[in-house]
Amino acid sequence: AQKNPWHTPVTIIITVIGVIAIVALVTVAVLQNKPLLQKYKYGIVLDAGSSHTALYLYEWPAEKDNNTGRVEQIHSCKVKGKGISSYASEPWKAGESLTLCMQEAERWVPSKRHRETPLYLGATAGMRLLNMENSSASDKVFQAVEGALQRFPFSYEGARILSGQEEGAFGWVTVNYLDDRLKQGLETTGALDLGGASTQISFVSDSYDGSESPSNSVTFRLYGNDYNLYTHSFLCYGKDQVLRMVLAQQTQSGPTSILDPCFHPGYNVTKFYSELYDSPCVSDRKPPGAPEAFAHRGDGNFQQCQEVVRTVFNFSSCRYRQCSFNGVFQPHLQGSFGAFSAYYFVMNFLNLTDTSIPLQAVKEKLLQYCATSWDQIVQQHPGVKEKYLAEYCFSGTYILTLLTEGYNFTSENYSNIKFIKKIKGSDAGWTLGYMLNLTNMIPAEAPDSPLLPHAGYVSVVTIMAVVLFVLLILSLRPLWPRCSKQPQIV
Ligand SMILES: Nc1nc2c(ncn2[C@@H]2O[C@H](COP(=O)(O)OP(=O)(O)OP(=O)(O)O)[C@@H](O)[C@H]2O)c(=O)[nH]1
Ligand SMILES: [Ca+2]
Repeated sequence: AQKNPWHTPVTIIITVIGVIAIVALVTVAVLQNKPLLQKYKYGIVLDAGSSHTALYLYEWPAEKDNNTGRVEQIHSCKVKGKGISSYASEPWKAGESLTLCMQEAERWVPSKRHRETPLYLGATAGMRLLNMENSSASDKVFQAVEGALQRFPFSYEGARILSGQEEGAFGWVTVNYLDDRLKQGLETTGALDLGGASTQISFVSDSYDGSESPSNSVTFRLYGNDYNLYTHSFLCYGKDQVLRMVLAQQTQSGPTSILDPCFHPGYNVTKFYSELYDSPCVSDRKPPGAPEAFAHRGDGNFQQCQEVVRTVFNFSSCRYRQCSFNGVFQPHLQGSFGAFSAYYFVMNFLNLTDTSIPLQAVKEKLLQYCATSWDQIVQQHPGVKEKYLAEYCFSGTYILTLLTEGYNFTSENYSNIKFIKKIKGSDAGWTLGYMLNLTNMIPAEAPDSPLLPHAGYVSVVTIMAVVLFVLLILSLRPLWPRCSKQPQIV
C-alpha cells in the first residue's frame, strides 16, 4: 500500500486546532458570564435580645447583590453572659461582652473586606423594657455598645431598638427569603417568634387590608409582588416575662412558699421578691409588705398550670371583628407557619416538633412530662442546664396555650405549624431580613432575567464549537489521503 506522507501531520494539526478552538470558545463563554475568581461581600448583624446577644455573619457573591436566595449565614457566635439590657447598672460591661464574638468575626471576614463590611446592632424587647423603665440607663448601654463596636475595622452602621413591627416583619422576610418564596411569588409562610421578653406573629392575610388596625399592618413590594402583612409583637409575652407574670399571679398574697403546678414535684428553690418583681411587666403588682424571699416548690400538674397561664391573657375586650388577646386585632390565620427561637428550643427538647401529632396527644405528653419528679428529670438529662431544664414544663404549657387560646390555632390547623431552627443553614430570626432591608438587597421590582442562564450559554457555545470543528474537518476532505482501509490488491 502507498503511504500518504500528509496523513499524520494534517490530522494532528487539524485535531490540535480544533481542540484549541473548542477550549478557547468554552473558556470565553465561561469567563464572559462569570468572573474568574468569585468575590464575596459580607455583612454582620448583632441580635441584642433580652436574654442574650448573638452575632450573625452573612456572605453573598459580590456580583449579584440583587439576586434572591443568595445571602447565606456563614457563622454565628453566641455572646457569653446575659443580654445587654441586664448591664443597666454597669453599662461598660455590655460593650465589653461583645469583644470575643467581634474578634471571631474579624477572623472570618477576609481582611481586605473588613472596611466595606456593614455592622448593625438591633436590640429587641429587653432594651424596649429598659428604655421604658429608665431611658438614661438604656442610652448609656447604647453608648457603651457603640464605643466597643467602633473599635473594630468594620463599617459600623449604628445600634438601635427595633420596633415590635420591624421585629415581626423582618422575621417574616427572613423565613420567606430563605425558602425562596419571595422571588418566585409563591404563597408565603407566616412567622412565629418566641423570645424571652416578647413574642411576634406575622402572616399574610387576604381578608385584611390594613385599615382595621393600621398599627398591625406592614406592606411590602418585593420582586414585583405586593404583600399585605399582618404583624403583632406582644411585649412581656416572651417566655421569661410570662414566667414572672405566672409567679406574680401565685405570690399576690406575699407568701413564704408556693406550690407551683408548672414545675416538677420535688423542685424547691428559694426566689427573691425583689428580683421577681424587677421588671415593668410585673413591677406594679408587687405585693406590699411581702417577705424577702419565698420557696418556689413544684407540683407538676399540667392542667392546673394551664389554668394559671391562662390568667396572663385577657380575652374580655375586643373592639375589632376579632382579636387574639388583650384586645389586639388578629385576622383569620392563613397558610403555614414557621415557629422559631424558643418555640423550637422547647418543642425540640420535648420531642414535640412533629406537628402531625394530634393536639390531644401533645397535651397528654406534657401532662405526663410535668408530673415527672424533678429528681428523675435531672437524672434523665445529664448535662442540660438546670435553669433551662426546670422550665420546660412551664414553657411547653405556655407555648400550647399561646398557640391555641391566644392565636386560635385548632386541632385542624395545628399541623400547619413547623417548628424550625434553621432554613438552608441560616438561622430563622429577624436579623437576615433586617440586613437585606438595610442593604437594599431585595428590589421592589423583579430583576430582568437573562435570556439564557449561565449553563445555557456554555452549552450553546460548546455545541457551536463542535459543529464548527466537524465542518472544518469535512471541508478539508479533498485533501485527505485515500482511505487506507480500501481492499488491497496484492
Ligand atoms: N432551652 C433552651 N432555651 C434557650 C436556648 N437559648 C435561649 N433560650 C431561652 O429561650 C428564650 C428565648 O430566647 P431568645 O429567642 O434568644 O430570646 P431573646 O432574643 O433573648 O429575647 P427577645 O428580646 O424577647 O427576643 C429565653 O428564655 C432563653 O433563655 C437554648 O439553647 N435552649
Ligand atoms: Ca429574639
